[in-house]
Amino acid sequence: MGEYKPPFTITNEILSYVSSISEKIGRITAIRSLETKPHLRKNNRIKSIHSSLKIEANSLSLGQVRDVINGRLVLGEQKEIQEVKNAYAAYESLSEINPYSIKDLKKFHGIMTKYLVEECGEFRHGEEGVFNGDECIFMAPPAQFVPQLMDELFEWMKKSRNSVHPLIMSSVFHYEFVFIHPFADGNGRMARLWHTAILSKWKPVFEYIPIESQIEKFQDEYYDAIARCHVSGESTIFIEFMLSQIDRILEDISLQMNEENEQFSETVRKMLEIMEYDTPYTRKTLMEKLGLKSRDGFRRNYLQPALEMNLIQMTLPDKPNSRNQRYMKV
Ligand SMILES: Nc1ncnc2c1ncn2[C@@H]1O[C@H](COP(=O)(O)OP(=O)(O)OP(=O)(O)O)[C@@H](O)[C@H]1O
Repeated sequence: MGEYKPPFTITNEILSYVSSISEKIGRITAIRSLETKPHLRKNNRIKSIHSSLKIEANSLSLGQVRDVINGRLVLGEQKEIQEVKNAYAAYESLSEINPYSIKDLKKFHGIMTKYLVEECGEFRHGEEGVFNGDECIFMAPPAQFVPQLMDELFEWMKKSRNSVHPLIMSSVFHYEFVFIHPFADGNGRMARLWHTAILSKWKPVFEYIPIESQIEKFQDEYYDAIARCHVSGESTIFIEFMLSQIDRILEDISLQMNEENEQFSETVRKMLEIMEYDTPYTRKTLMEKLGLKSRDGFRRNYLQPALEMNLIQMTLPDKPNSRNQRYMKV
């Protein structure tokens, strides 16, 4: 087997993103907020899953994805519900992934596409393309070449793990992987999961940074960056695109954490302390438990900020003033 080296160029833009991202990661890790805030971690994980599936046309809303994950009954297509369960199972085991192992890649494809794909957990045996409506915009390499192409890609990763920065390696992998399109289905989801897995091995905080949501927000640009790399024959444009998006999301997360640190008032903290997870509370019960008399004060200082920060959610979000309204810790 030859020494395969995926083609890409390290540009000044890439270098400056690597430095900016490393600096932001340092700041986020120093605050340790993500570690101490399970709600933020869980919210971000739910966002990752929701976005990654939305890119593949899963129509469930963020709230429905949250409900499926919390074991609540959701009315929706069985296939879409199963996709959420599978993605959650995969993301929950993220820290166990060895991103340099093809065996693990297949195992996690098995988890990601359980009950949904015939060739679940194995490379495709048929030809695959990427379609925009009826139009085939990309034809993947013939199935007979997939095992060798994947071996070469993983060999390169293993060999370069100490010389290529993980921020660059994860993007190169992502592009090369979608180019090979090794599975009959689930390639996009697996590429994004593996990207996060490679980055998490470098800095564990990446487990809870929803890069997938950023991709979903800029999905056209994501597809465009991949297509432009096919034309240029190397992944440089895709690396630049991914790093710019990671830099942006880290900026947002830093702001979000600073805001939370400032705004996370004593009142909200007290209310969260008396609430159990997965238990619906009426406004009256919460006020009693907190020894409060004023409904307005409770709404202004406790309920509103906690809802805005997504720390609690309504059981009837479409009817905020319903008599049957309950609040649950997220
Ligand atoms: N021009 C392209 N060439 C190769 N891959 C592409 C291209 N545009 C997008 N992709 C990648 O392919 C993924 C979609 O591939 P496809 O429509 O074949 O779905 P899939 O492989 O069945 O799996 P999934 O549904 O999880 O994406 C996108 O999410 C993206 O990662």
